[in-house]
Amino acid sequence: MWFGVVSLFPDMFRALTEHGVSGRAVKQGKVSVSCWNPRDYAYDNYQTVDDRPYGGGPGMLMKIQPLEEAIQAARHSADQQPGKPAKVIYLSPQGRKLDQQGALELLQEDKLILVAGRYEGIDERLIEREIDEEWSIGDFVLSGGEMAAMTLMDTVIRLVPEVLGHNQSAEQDSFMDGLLDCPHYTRPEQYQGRAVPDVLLSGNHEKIRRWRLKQSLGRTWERRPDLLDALELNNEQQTLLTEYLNERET
Ligand SMILES: NC(=O)c1ccc(NCc2cccc(O)c2)nc1
Repeated sequence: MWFGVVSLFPDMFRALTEHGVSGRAVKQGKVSVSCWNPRDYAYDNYQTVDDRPYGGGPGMLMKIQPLEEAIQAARHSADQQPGKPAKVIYLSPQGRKLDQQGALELLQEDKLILVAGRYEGIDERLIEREIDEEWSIGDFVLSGGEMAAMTLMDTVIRLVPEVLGHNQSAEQDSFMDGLLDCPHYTRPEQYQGRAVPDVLLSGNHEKIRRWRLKQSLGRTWERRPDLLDALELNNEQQTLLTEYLNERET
């Protein structure tokens, strides 16, 4: 998968390209990340990349011309890559809320260009002209779109086939089945006087699968009932949730 990034702080993306699962995916060539900096397209002596807002008010906006040229340079590079035309995404609190389902949809794209805003954002006419979709990682304001862009990229990259590999497949992730994750345990068996649930030591993989599913259902019911409302539970899930809730009362 090909990612183009438009940002005043391209170095921030090293957090994604030089570390962990995403870093390995880039190193192995399964994912590519290229950056374009609007400052490289600011031709005045001060390399101005911000501009004052019409109508007054606090803060600045990103200057149109350097940003527009950086986006167009990213598009031009994307056009050299095989696959469907790039989808240009702007990260902002005004965008579509990102969730696991949205990440799966974005995974279907061959090329994504992510525009990270700074200051108070960008001119609406540039959004209308250059941006295909606005996305948000949550209802809060960050000082820039870079961390939102990296969040979106990471959640998509880990879904790219063969990035996680079979031993950590993304399907087992919580949210992949619309539920919260079950509790996890590792050595030692007794930790600070607390034991690992016996079922996990039993080696009975069917019992373990059912226990984990029951825990996910129970946790989701307790912590995020809204997620349950969006699900049609099958018979097994309904039975396990009922068991969990009955055990809870004891
Ligand atoms: N929730 C998000 O995805 C998100 C994205 C960006 C961002 N900061 C840059 C910015 C960009 C545009 C308008 C604006 O007000 C702030 N903050 C939060």
